[in-house]
Amino acid sequence: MLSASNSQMKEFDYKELITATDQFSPSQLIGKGSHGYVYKALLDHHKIVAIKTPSSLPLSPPSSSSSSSSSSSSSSSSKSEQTKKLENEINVMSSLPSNQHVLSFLGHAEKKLMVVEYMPNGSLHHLLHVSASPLPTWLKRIEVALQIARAVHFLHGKGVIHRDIKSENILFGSSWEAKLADFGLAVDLEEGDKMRPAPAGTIGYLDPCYTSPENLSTKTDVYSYGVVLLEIFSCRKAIDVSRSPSSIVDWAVPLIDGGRIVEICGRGEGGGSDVFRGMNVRLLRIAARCVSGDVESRPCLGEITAEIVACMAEPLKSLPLWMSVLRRVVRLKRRKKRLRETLTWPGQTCRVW
Ligand SMILES: Nc1ncnc2c1ncn2[C@@H]1O[C@H](COP(=O)(O)OP(=O)(O)OP(=O)(O)O)[C@@H](O)[C@H]1O
Repeated sequence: MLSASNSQMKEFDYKELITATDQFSPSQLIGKGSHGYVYKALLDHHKIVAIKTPSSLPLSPPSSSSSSSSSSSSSSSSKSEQTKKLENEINVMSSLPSNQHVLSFLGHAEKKLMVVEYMPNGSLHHLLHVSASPLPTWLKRIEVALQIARAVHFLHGKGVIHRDIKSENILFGSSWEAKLADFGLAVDLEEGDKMRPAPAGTIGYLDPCYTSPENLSTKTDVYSYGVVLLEIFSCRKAIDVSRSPSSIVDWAVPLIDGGRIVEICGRGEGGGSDVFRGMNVRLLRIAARCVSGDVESRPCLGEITAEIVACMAEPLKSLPLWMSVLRRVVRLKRRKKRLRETLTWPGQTCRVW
């Protein structure tokens, strides 16, 4: 069970955060989700942070009467879904110890505003599907897959199920390190006394076997993680209605089963390259197991993490081959140079191919 263990967490003054976002100025708005807005803010004149608010945001601190009445059963039942989601996010994040692959929680103001680290390089979804800049290298993409696998492994170790793993919730920091964000739907599985919530998540990433509250397990996240893996490999969206089949899972799994890896990874450094082929086959097989309809056969995050680490070492195995090619090229160049020196004398040039 989670305990209040985030030692870096701070309770902020509501007014201070309003000032830091320039009264929630539209110019400071950096993201909109279905449940709230995210603003860029400057704290103490030097620290850039992100502040998440429900969309039904009060521009002044909630009055003491309203905050005391919010604990009464009648008003808590009338709380908007957005406020509840943010409150849940604050509760879960404030209870988790910090982890390098999870967005850092910095604090909150009256559980109505949440302060987290600012991620300046956008989301994985933007990078794969929106951005005009070139795609990250193959190895960088695998590294992102590993970082997120580690984040989810960490959460599962703490008894937390994220329930909303998707490329939009994977954000990049200043050094392009990937972190898992958006804990609005997260559930602490070990809180036995609490009723489990109704199934929720994002279409395209939501485990089709998660049909009732009791079905929730770590394998629910494994399914969504598998969809993200397929997305990373193919650069195809989880759901793309302009294609048939529209679901990435329905499209990719038969191709993986049929060994048609190039059709998923493309011909570039992905599927076409000998160096990466063995690694891709293994990783795509893992992705296919993650999205399996047989929940029991899905791997756990520990196994996934270990497999990705092993796969990343795979290209190194073919290094001796590369080295010998390199050595031959160097030897050839030297021989050419010697030949040139033998065939030329001062003032004359000779071309040697
Ligand atoms: N810490 C951050 N730094 C920079 N941008 C962020 C940060 N947190 C969120 N964003 C941006 O704001 C968007 C919305 O944030 P978030 O996903 O947390 O909201 P949400 O309402 O919970 O979303 P959802 O629709 O998935 O429920 C993100 O997709 C991202 O682009």
